[in-house]
Amino acid sequence: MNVIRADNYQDMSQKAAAFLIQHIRQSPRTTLGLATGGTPIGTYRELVKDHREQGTSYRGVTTVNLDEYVGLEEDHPNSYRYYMENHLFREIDIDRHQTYLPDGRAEDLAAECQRYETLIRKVGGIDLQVLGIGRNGHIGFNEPGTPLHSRTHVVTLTSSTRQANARYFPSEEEMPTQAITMGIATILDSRQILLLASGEDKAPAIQHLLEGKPNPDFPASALIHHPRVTIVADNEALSGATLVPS
Ligand SMILES: O=P(O)(O)OC[C@H]1O[C@](O)(CO)[C@@H](O)[C@@H]1O
Repeated sequence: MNVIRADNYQDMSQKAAAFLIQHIRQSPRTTLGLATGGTPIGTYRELVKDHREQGTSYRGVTTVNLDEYVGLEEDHPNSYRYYMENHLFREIDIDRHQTYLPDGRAEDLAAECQRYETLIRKVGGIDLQVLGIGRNGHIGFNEPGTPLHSRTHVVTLTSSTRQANARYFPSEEEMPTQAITMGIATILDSRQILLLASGEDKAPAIQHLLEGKPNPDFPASALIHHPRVTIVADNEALSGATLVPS
């Protein structure tokens, strides 16, 4: 795993955006796997700034998101479709028909999971997957105990994840109890992975990840099986880790 150290959240966002921009410029027809949550917001802001100022184009780019809540309409302010529109898609020149998220309103959720897996294959697989990391080591919504071979599936959110994400909802009761997420095997199929982490509360998770020991109770440890992972983390997120470049 390659680790890029950043001074703080702003620096992490700039370094992560620079990594993505270089990739997009080299491969304008790339398929990006995208993440939501608080961590990548600054990175998306930097991509928008670069698009406006330097003209990096997304016309040939396809995106597939990691996850979506079950039961929220696309235009619900807490849906991940809304998040992506708000933080990125409406600010860049991407073709909306090339932006995909799981459909959390599908009547047959199992069929929707299958469809999403097929779709990822149809678009040629994911070239570069952006990931955040939960405090309990979740990636996407793959909670501790998720099998390594899991593909896109429906999850019941753990109380710790619900608590962590309740801040985005008017109340915890309004937060969905389920989500559709790419599985760990789906994520590992990506050709390249860029994991972002910022803040002290992520330090134990990053420390655990960099220890490099497989552990089903810590889903992010699956990344040690992947040959091309880059972590962009700030000093606080790296504060528990030893043997990382300064
Ligand atoms: O970036 P945050 O808000 O700390 O979230 C970390 C992770 O948790 C999730 O939001 C899911 O709970 C992921 O999408 C994200 O990668």
